[in-house]
Amino acid sequence: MLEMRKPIPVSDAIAKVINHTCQNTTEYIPLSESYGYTLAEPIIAQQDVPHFNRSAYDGFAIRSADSVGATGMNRIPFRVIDHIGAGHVAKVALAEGEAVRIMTGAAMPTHADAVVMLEQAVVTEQGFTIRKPFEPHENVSLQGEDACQGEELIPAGGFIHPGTIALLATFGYTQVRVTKKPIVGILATGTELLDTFDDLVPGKIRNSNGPMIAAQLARLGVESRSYGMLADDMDACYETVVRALRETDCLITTGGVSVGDYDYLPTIYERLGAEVLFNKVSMRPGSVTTAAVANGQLLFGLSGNPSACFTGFELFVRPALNKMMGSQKLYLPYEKAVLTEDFSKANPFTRFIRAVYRSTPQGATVTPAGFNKSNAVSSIARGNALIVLPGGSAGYEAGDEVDVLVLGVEEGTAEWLL
Ligand SMILES: Nc1nc2c(c(=O)[nH]1)N[C@H]1C(S)=C(S)[C@@H](COP(=O)(O)OP(=O)(O)OC[C@H]3O[C@@H](n4cnc5c(N)ncnc54)[C@H](O)[C@@H]3O)O[C@H]1N2
Ligand code: MOO
Ligand SMILES: [Mg+2]
Repeated sequence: MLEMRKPIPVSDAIAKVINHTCQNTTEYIPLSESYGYTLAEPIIAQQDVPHFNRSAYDGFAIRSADSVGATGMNRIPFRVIDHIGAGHVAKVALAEGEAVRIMTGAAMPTHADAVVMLEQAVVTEQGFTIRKPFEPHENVSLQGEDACQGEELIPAGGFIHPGTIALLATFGYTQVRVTKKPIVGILATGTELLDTFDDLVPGKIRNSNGPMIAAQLARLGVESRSYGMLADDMDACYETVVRALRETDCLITTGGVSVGDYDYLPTIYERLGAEVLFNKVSMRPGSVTTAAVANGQLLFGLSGNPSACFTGFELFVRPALNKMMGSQKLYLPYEKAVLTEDFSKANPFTRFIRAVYRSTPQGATVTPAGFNKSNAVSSIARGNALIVLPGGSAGYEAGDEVDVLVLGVEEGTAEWLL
């Protein structure tokens, strides 16, 4: 008898996945490999930054007291007694009326407390003259002005981006403690599936979900291992799933999760003794998206339909993997945007529409990306966002403000330059 599935709201389904996801353990990795990980411990300033007073400009280091009273009519002369660039330390201390020619980044000589920029000095035989007094610390970058030793600068859980790497390098971290990343297995099921390089034959299609999921994982900075494609064969699929679970932290399958005669994933979960967290979600596409846990490992049974597969990944797999990786930010960026065309379909379930999101100086707009059924592949390619229309709504009109989840919007505009 056909099993009747009970749909649960999207929010409940996400909560179930998150509650069954644990943060990975931590490890030390080389700084040069740490981009894209999350910090497993806070960054504490190991020293003051900068750790010595230094010149902020190319010029002359002086004692500010010696510049008191300087005017255009009463230029004060200085004698240059040394010349240093960044990386060098002056060998002599300044006495009254003395200066050191100094370059940006060089340590301030003893007793010097201000810098005359080259443009502010008139060079003479013995040195230079100035026409204005200088304040103590003028044109000097002070020890600890950027960060003080012992200060917590970035909390644990922060995403390591290029700026974080600069800070870690500043403090001499050759190794960084990060939360381990998961290795995720991908298995595409379906007797109809051909490889990318195969010629089309009647009734068969090329596997697009497998490569798409690999790229969705790559976008999250997660390593994937492909278990290829399998025909809808119960035993072969079961064996590959068992092997994949041994070799990876989490397994994503596509296809075979609905109620069809060759949809074997439900039986595979049973044979594994897995706890099925849900197998029906009140959403379109992706209503048959399934999540299960076997021996503490998550299995995501994404739909075979490409748009449903894509959406299931972004809604359920993404936050789980982000949590495993120790991130504080699990979800997609959420924005409001103005719909540019009518979307008249009623929405009994929460509807996710592949769409083109544009951020303009006048505000954000969003446009459905064309043919938008569960089995669509072209709109996934055109889209850079998902419009979220709540269940129970009758349809939307151009000009309405809608919720948008933004995906990988990298393109920019030069409009701000004009
Ligand atoms: N009687 C019912 N039929 C269906 C239901 C239902 O509730 N009752 N649900 C429909 C919905 S909604 C969806 S979504 C699909 C889900 O199907 P499965 O997840 O079981 O996936 P398959 O049956 O294997 O394939 C569905 C569709 O997707 C194509 N496909 C599969 N794998 C790939 C791949 N790797 N790359 C590209 N395309 C793929 C496949 O050829 C099918 O056309 O079930 C509905 N049916
Ligand atoms: O699960 Mo299906 O994608 O709702 O169309
Ligand atoms: Mg099916």
